[in-house]
Amino acid sequence: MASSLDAHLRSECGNDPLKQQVAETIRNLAGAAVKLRNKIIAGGDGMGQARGGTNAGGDVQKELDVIADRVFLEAAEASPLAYFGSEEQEGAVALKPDASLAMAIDPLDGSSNIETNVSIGTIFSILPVDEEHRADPSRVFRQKGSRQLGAGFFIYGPQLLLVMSMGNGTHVFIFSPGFGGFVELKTSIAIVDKANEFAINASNYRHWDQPIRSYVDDLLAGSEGPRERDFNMRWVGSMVADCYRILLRGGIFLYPGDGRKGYAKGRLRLVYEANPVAFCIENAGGKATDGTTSILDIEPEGLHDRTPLVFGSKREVERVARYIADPSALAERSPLFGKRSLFRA
Ligand SMILES: O=P(O)(O)OC[C@H]1O[C@](O)(COP(=O)(O)O)[C@@H](O)[C@@H]1O
Ligand SMILES: [Mg+2]
Ligand SMILES: [Mg+2]
Repeated sequence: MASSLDAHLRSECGNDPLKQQVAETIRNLAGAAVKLRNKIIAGGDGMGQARGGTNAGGDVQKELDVIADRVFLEAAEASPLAYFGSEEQEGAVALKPDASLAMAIDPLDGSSNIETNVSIGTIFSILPVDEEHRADPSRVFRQKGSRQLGAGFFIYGPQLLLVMSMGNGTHVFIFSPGFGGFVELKTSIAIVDKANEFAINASNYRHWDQPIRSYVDDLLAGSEGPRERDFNMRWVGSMVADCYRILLRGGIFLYPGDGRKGYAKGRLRLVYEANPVAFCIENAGGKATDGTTSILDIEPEGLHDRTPLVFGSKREVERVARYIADPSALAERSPLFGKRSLFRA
């Protein structure tokens, strides 16, 4: 019998009291995810419908965004958390004043997919709360992603999965209705280094900067281009699902900044989307950047900051950085390809 989430969390914590609090929070989140999954399965026509409002990032709020926010806020209230920062709420919510942890959350990732019955998810990031944060709570969610104590995401798909890391490998758990909880599916995932698939919303091609266009052009040229091999493309529209696929079989995900109004830093949010995904990816041996800088090294200015995001197989993510950092090499690129080793597969 595979080991349970509970047993895994106990083994990760040892006698470390802070880790035990992180584990308790993850346990509560897992309970909330099962609750939300049951609501999703029960359905009802209204879940994908707009509620007539927008969230702090300006996205139209769907019914299920708000239900998910409520379900996870309840779980947060039962956890050792001092603050709760959500995509669906303007400011951080103060919880237990003396608690040592804070959590940032995207309660429902992939909102545009709700009514189409495509996988959606919940993404969470658990951070420490120090004395400096109690003195100035506005700084709680301005901590770098490298300070995360635990992070992960749930996928509500054909299976209910939890992908999570407490800094010691990235592990996957599946909800087993028979067992009545989550059991281990994969332990210490290692992302393969060679990418064969890429994920990007190519409808934005005309809005991208030249380095991103050139990178994607070279992927599309396949065996007839400088990479001298073919690549497959996937874009689910729910980052959690794209991320899980990359954890399993490698590849690269890009949501770069682009020329559309409000998209200079892309669409994804640093604190509750990019940071937790980067934490899981890097703990699985992959890499996550904003194109050049490690996501986990970026100091957020606020809870809802956006960031360009590139993550996946390490070598491929590093290759994107070379396209961005060396535009002169791009200008010199031979139309016959292959003259510059920089861009070869
Ligand atoms: O519709 P686009 O521009 O392709 O964006 C899709 C991306 O936006 C997201 O849906 C953003 O998350 P939310 O649904 O939480 O706003 C990602 O899951 C996904 O990768
Ligand atoms: Mg999201
Ligand atoms: Mg969301």
